Amino acid sequence: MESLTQKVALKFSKANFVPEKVTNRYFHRGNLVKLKSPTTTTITTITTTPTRNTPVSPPIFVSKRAAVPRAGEETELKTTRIRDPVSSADMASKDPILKDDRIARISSSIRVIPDFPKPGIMFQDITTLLLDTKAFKDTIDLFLERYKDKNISVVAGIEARGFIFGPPIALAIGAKFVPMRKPKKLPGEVISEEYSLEYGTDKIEMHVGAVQAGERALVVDDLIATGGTLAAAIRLLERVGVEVVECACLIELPELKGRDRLGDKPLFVLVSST
Ligand SMILES: O=P(O)(O)OC[C@H]1O[C@H](OP(=O)(O)OP(=O)(O)O)[C@H](O)[C@@H]1O
Ligand SMILES: Nc1ncnc2[nH]cnc12
Repeated sequence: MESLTQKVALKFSKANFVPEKVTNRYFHRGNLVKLKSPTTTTITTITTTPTRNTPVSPPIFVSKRAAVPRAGEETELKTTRIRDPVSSADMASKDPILKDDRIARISSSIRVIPDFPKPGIMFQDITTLLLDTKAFKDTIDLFLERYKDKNISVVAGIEARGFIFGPPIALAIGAKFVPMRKPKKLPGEVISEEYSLEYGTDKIEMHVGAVQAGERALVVDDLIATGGTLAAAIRLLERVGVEVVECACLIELPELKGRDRLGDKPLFVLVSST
């Protein structure tokens, strides 16, 4: 564990001025991974959702977890609107910005477990969100509000937790669901896409024939960390001629800059967790 040096930087939350710890470690499929460039930035603003070449509506919400908890403590969440609301009642019923109570509930229903699965990891546990029927429904509804009229025919869900959020979205928008799985899990013929980790590589796979060239896809996962998994999913779909419209995640860990790895592909997230 000593070789995985934990770079710690003090930073101040704009919301509460409580010093927080920032770590350059995260985990990938149960393993600790050390980032090449440690995160030492002082963050005083809330991260936004996509800004580049977004074919659909502009950024909606972000939420920020307030403080890194000590063992056994729950995390507090701060939710911030990043655009001023409009006043008309009609807009209020349509504009999700005015429904940010949903985001606050979603944020606070995600449990953060320190030191799981390894010391130093702040695990974002979405199983507690699934226990809260309103938060779970609100999560799906927010995605549906964004994707229902976007002519998407494929929802590609990434194993494992993209299999929880992807299918209800696919069913509701009338798209097929395509699982993107870890190696050697799919029984039929597959195409694979490898992606690099600091030490070694990883891979995701998709069944040959699951999608056709020219289809429009949404890629869904629970969380983006370094962005390696989503970037590989995008490449896999584009290799067979599918147009990836956007990636959608419940949670982003912005300090890991995974968004940068997606190039110009838009990313939509509900909760930003630091
Ligand atoms: O942005 P990245 O750095 O690529 O990491 C994000 C991926 O990591 C987590 O899954 P994990 O690999 O832990 O597998 P699991 O869902 O089977 O637990 C998460 O659900 C994403 O799929
Ligand atoms: N901190 C985290 N919590 C949950 N899933 C993750 N995948 C990568 N980092 C994660």
